[in-house]
Amino acid sequence: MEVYLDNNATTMVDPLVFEQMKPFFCETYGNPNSLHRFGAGTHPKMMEALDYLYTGINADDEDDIIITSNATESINTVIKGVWVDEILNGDKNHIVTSEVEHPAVTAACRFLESQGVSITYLPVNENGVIEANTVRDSIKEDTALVSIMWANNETGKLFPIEEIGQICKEANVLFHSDATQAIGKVPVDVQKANLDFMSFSAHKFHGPKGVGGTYIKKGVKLTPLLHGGEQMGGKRAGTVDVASMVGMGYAMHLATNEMALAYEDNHVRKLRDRLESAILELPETLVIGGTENRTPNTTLISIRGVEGESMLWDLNQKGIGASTGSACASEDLEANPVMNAFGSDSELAHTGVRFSLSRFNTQEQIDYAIEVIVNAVKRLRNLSSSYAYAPKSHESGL
Ligand SMILES: Cc1ncc(COP(=O)(O)O)c(CN[C@@H](CS)C(=O)O)c1O
Repeated sequence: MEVYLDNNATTMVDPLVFEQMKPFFCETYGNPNSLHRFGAGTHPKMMEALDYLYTGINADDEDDIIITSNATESINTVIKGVWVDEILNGDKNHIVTSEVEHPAVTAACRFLESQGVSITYLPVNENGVIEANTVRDSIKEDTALVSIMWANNETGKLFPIEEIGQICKEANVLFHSDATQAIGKVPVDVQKANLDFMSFSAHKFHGPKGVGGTYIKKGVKLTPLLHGGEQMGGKRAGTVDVASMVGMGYAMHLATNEMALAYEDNHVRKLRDRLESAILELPETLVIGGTENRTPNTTLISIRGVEGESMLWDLNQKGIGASTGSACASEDLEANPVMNAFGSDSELAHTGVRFSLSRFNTQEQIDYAIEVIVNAVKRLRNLSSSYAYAPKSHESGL
């Protein structure tokens, strides 16, 4: 049996989304910017996609959305655009973010640091969450932007975005959230959150890879990252991937309607809890960041005495796909940066395994995964030279 439990890395394209995309490869293939019928034929479905996108996040209208290639481009568009507008051409020189952002945020901020910008990286608390008051305390006269993720990709922890948005509004500071891991899992409302900018990626909510979006609040200036064309009103040059844009719009429609979010919060959450509870019955296991206030599909579990990479190998041999943390960091054997940010000891930081489910997982798959995981832990702990579990009188040893 094959069981895919790495949906925070990427998701399967929903077959219904794929159906919407098909016509734009060999039938309606014109360039949207061409004046002839071949180009104009793409417009109705592109407008429908923009409608789905802006309503899915409760933006004002379709002008508030630009189509990008992924969340990484969207994030760079915001951070570097604010740098140009507010720092290079303004009187600001400070950005507030967190220690547990995705590398797309951290690396963009590191680049700005190399250009002389001051960056504050806020730490998480013992529950792996940024506390809103630490944002308030870090804002200074010359703060240009606050950028805090909506949901952490490794732990699933949800951050107090609406509270932080209110703080930024009162302080008159621009506010961006990387919502890549929130859309399709929890309600996302850019107006309730007082966001000026937001980033997202279609392949996290059953849309195609290679397409994402940036929300830019109406009236907020943002110098484009890409120049050289009038697409998206000049906010993002380059011919749009029409099929992917249509796919992302429909995926947003399927993922953010009331019924879909209720399904995530019930069915997917129940399966995640079933898997998590079974693993937590094993001794010396714990959920990194705790089980409260998370996206319904994610769990990052430390299994003492089991190197995360070894566990992944065992699982893969049995047809199960998971990860030790974000896919973009999976090449190196470095300790999970998020666990390091929690102050985990270095041994613990290497024992994290991330399971991230989706609406396409079934109970049968989860029960099979539980059986494989429990057997893998037994095997790997028995092989470990450094792990010796001394069961308490009432516990059975492993
Ligand atoms: C919070 C967050 N922000 C940005 C990105 C980047 O998405 P792209 O579509 O690759 O540009 C991701 C993608 N995180 C994947 C791959 S590194 C993970 O395994 O966690 C993310 O989780």
